[in-house]
Amino acid sequence: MNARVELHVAVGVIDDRQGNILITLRPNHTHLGGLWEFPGGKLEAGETVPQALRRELQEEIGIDVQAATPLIKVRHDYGDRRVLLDVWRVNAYNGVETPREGQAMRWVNVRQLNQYQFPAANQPIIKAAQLPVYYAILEGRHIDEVLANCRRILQQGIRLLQFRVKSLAVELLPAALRAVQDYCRQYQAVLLINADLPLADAVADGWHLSSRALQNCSARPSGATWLAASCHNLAELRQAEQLGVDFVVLAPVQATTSHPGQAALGWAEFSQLTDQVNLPVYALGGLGLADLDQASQSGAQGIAGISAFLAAS
Ligand SMILES: Nc1nc2c([nH]c(=O)n2[C@@H]2O[C@H](COP(=O)(O)OP(=O)(O)OP(=O)(O)O)[C@@H](O)[C@H]2O)c(=O)[nH]1
Ligand SMILES: [Mg+2]
Repeated sequence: MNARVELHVAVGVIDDRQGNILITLRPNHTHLGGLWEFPGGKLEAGETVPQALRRELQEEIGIDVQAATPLIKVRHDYGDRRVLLDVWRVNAYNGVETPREGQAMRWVNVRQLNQYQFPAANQPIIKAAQLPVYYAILEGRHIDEVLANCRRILQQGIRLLQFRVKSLAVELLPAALRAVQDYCRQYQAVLLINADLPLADAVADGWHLSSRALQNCSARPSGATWLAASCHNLAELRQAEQLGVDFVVLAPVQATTSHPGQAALGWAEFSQLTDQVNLPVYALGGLGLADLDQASQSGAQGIAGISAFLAAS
């Protein structure tokens, strides 16, 4: 096989809406045999990705895909072949999943996917499968405002937050963090702490690096379950990828009042940048919940925002 030709592969992350994902075992005689995978296969000539996905999932597990949305694209060079994994989340299907090629098949809780051995290219796919579509950045000028914002975010069903609160007085930070962590625990939400805040000793679900912190970071900090970073251009995206960051936000997609000096990327540029890294990327800057479809079609994991999730409910 010509190693220079990139194989375009349609891959399905099928979930049962209760937090479980369908995985199958690659037969021993195949490329990467003996490893677990998400069902899918190579595009045939003239096929679109949704067409290939539908055909492959019919052939391999006997289901008829009714609705799917783009999740992430991953490029990987295995040495003997290069692949472009075009991964879609399957939101609805007909039929009963049946391993049609004699392969082992399992429903696995999304948080336990890390316990299975997947091909090297699959790490970003697993992250993308575990991450939600919204990432809320928590701000507030005083504790009451921070907590009110936090409640509003959680009550809307958002389960991934960043404790950023740069406008709060430094001495109030530990108390604000404790209160926010209590709320997040009640709602089983994941809370990352912005690493610029003087809270280095805090116990956190993860850390979020500002673009400056990202530049100054030479190795992934140990012990962080989730590590995220803020990016504005390709160099920063590449740095995040190299550092082993789990996901990033890329901004500003639209012009914002909070960062008036920064030129907006627009969706075309956002998409073109996102396409060049194997990372889940949240779109940030001047966006609202209703932009999710556009974001998803532009290669995003979803939408991040400060005020996006604070609209009156
Ligand atoms: N389906 C699938 N393929 C993956 C994943 N991860 C990964 O690296 N690949 C690679 O993508 C390539 C194509 O996938 P495939 O072998 O399923 O293709 P296919 O169903 O058309 O198989 P066939 O050649 O037997 O007809 C393989 O080199 C495979 O190793 C994954 O999670 N799912
Ligand atoms: Mg296959």
